[in-house]
Amino acid sequence: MSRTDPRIPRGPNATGPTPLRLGTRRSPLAMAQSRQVAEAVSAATGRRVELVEITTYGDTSRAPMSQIGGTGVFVSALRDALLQRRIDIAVHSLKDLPTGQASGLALAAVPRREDPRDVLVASGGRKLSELPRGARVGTGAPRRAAQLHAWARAHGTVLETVPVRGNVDTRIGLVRSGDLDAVVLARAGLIRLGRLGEVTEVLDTDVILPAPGQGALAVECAADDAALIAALAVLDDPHTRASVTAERSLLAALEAGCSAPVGALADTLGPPPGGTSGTRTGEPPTELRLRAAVGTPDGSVLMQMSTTGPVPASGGDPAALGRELAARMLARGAAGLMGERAH
Ligand SMILES: NCc1[nH]cc(CCC(=O)O)c1CC(=O)O
Repeated sequence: MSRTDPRIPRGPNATGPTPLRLGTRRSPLAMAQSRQVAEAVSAATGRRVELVEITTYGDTSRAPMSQIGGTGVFVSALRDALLQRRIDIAVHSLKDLPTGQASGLALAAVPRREDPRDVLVASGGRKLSELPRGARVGTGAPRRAAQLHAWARAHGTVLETVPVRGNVDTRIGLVRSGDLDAVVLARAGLIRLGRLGEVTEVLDTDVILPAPGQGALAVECAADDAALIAALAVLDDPHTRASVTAERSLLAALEAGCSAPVGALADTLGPPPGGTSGTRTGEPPTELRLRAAVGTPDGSVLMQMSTTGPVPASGGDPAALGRELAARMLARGAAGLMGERAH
C-alpha cells in the first residue's frame, strides 16, 4: 500500500532520518492536492514527506454517494490511518469533511483557499444562458441541482439535472461523449488538476453559491502530536480558516451534511470606503461577510440570506456568525426546505 512518490522534491534540508507520512486517496485530484501540501510541509519542516496511498470504500464502490454514506466515506479511511499511526498527516477537501471535530485528531492547518466558485463545462463552449431548454446538466449535488433549477425558473427555462459521480475526468468525459450537455464542477479541482481549459463559464456566486469549505483543504494530524501541530501551523491561512469556520458552523447549525442543498460562502470585506466588493483593497480586511442559500432540491424555493461581522483580528467570532445566520434561516423555515436529504 505504501509507496514513496518520486515526484516529491527533496530539498537540501530534507535529510531527517524519518520521513513524514502523508496519507492520500489515489484519485488524481487527491494526489494533486496531497503533493502540493507535501511540498509545503517539506519546505516548512525541512523533513522529507512521503505519500502513502489509502484506498477508501468510496473509491472502489460505484454505488451512489447517498447509498454509501456520503463523502464522509473518503474521510474516515484517512482518519483511521491517522489514529492507527499508519500516517502522520492527512489532507482532505474541506467540503467533504464532516462538521464535527473527530476525537483524537487536530485540524492543524487550513491553507489559503483556491477560488471557491463552481464552473460549467458545456459542449460547444456554451454558457449557462446558452444551454437549450431541457438541457441535461450532470451533478450529484442537491445544492447544485437546487440552485440550477432556481436559476432556470427565474430565467424562464428548464434544465434537467442528472446525478453523476466519479472523478473529474469521468464527468468531463460525459460531456465529450454527448451523454450530457454540461457538468458543474468546482473550479478549485480543475485548477489543481491543470484542467482550467475545459471551463466554459465560471458561475457567479449569485447563480450558484458553493458548498461550505469548497476550494479549501484540511490538514489533519493526531491531536497529541504537539511538535507536528506547531510545525504545520505555518501552512494555516487565518482568513481562510475564519471563512470556512463561519460556513461550516452554519452548516452544522442547520443540522445539514455535505450532501444537503446548502450553499455558503464567507469572504472578507476591506475597510471603508473600499470595502464593498469583497475584493482585496491592500489594507487588512475588517469585516467577514457570510452568504448562504438553502433550497428545495427542485429549486421551487430558494432562501438566500447574508450577514456580516468583524473578522477575528477585530474581535469577531466566525463560528457565532455562522450559527446566527443559521438561526435566522431556521426561523424562516429552512429545515422544511431541506427535507429528508439533509438528515
Ligand atoms: N465532492 C467532490 C469534490 N470534493 C472536492 C472537490 C474539488 C474542489 C474543492 O476542493 O472544493 C470535488 C470535486 C467537485 O466538486 O467538482
